[in-house]
Amino acid sequence: MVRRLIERLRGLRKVAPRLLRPANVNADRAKISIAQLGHQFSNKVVALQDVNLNVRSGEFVCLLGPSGCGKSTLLYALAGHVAPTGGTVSIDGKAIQGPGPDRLLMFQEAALFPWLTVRGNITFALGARGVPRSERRERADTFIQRVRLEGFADSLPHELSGGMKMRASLARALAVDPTVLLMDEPFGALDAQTRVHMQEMLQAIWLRSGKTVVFVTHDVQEALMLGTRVVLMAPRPGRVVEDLEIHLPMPRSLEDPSLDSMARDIRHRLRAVEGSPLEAQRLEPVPPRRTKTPSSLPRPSAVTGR
Ligand SMILES: Nc1ncnc2c1ncn2[C@@H]1O[C@H](COP(=O)(O)OP(=O)(O)OP(=O)(O)O)[C@@H](O)[C@H]1O
Repeated sequence: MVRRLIERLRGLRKVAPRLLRPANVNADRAKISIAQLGHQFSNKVVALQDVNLNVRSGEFVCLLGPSGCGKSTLLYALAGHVAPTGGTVSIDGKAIQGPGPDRLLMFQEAALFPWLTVRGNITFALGARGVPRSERRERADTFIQRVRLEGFADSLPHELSGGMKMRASLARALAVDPTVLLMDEPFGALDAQTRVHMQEMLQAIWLRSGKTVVFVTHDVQEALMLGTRVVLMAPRPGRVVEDLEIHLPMPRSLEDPSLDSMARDIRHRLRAVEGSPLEAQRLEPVPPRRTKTPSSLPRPSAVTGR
């Protein structure tokens, strides 16, 4: 019995490297192409240094790393909210000049207008995107159904739980149909159980939609549950240290022992890069925390992408 268990554990350790393989995406084939990207804030903090990353259309890329490694800065550069001090970010071969309707940024907070119903929040965003009035309601209801909020279309945000608000926010994001969805720890403020439900829902929706997603997280399990790729970052200066493809079929389950084995492997890789066990400990699943949406970002951009 014990021997069988040891053999099984040994087997898992061998599985992990095969499930995680270095990504190699040619810039010519990329939907998103990030080349030699650098960003230094006015206080001289180098948030990003020489970041190179190519993302294919339809990939789900998770940016994973300890606090301060530049995950959010990279995401905001993609959104066009941060103008990098060096390098380029291109989408479909065109350099990003600022926010655009092809990209939509979602935060930890649902950012719904409190005086509008769930449907109202979605139709408002559709109006801001120029969708004809006659089409808005039907399109809103389609996405309300997709996030399983039927029966709550006429509810105001304060009548919804945290998970339901996030589902409404996701429905709004999908309804406006950006080609790239940028998500900054969207489930970070939710309790553990709701978070797992949201991960499962997002995965099911993503599998169906074919959207390109860049998703920031601190949580190794979350990255492995959702990503087709996981990009490991390290701080001081913020940089990419490994870019790995996750070869595990979807839909995935947190119960899958391969996922645990891969999570150990990822933590080991991060420890090796950082040289400090503390940094890897910080990558354990984090308890729910309050939103950290930068106050400098204009809130309507989360709604309209403009
Ligand atoms: N507006 C700013 N002005 C100055 N420094 C900043 C600013 N925003 C971020 N930084 C610094 O840049 C570095 C990268 O920050 P960033 O928020 O991108 O990291 P992160 O990996 O997303 O961290 P966390 O996981 O804690 O959100 C950090 O050292 C941070 O203190």
